[in-house]
Amino acid sequence: MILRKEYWFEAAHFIYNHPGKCRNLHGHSYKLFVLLEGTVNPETGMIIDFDDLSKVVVEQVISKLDHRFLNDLIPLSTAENISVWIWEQLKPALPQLCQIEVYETSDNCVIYRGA
Ligand SMILES: Nc1nc2c(c(=O)[nH]1)N=C([C@H](O)[C@H](O)COP(=O)(O)OP(=O)(O)OP(=O)(O)O)CN2
Ligand SMILES: [Zn+2]
Repeated sequence: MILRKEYWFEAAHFIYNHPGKCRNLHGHSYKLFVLLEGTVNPETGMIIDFDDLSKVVVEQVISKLDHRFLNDLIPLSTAENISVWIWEQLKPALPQLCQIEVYETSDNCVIYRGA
C-alpha cells in the first residue's frame, strides 16, 4: 500500500545556465508530494502516522527550503536536482520512501524514485 502526503514551500532561485527567463532571479510556490510504501501495522492501522511523517519532512526539508534562496543549498536548482536533494534528506529517516513529486509550477513536475 502507498501513502502520500502533500507539502508546500515558497522559495527563490535562478538557473544560471538557462538560455531563457529562468536565468533571472524569481520564485515559486513549490508543491511536494512524499510517498511511502509499506504494510499496515495491525496494531495502529497505519503504514506511518501522518504526524510522524510530517515531523521528519518539516525538519529535514521544509524548514531548510521554505522562504530560502535555493541556490545556496542546490547551486543548479532545477526541479530535477531539488528532487534528488530532497530524496537524500528524507531517505535515511524514511526507509519506506518510494517516490517524491516536486511541482515547480502547476504544470511542471518531476517524479523521483531514487537513483
Ligand atoms: N527540466 C526542467 N526545465 C525547466 C526547469 C526545471 O527545473 N527543469 N525550470 C525552469 C524555470 O526555473 C522556470 O521556473 C519554469 O517556470 P515557468 O517558465 O514559469 O514555467 P512554464 O514552463 O509553465 O512557463 P510558461 O511561460 O508559464 O508556459 C525552466 N525549465
Ligand atoms: Zn524557476
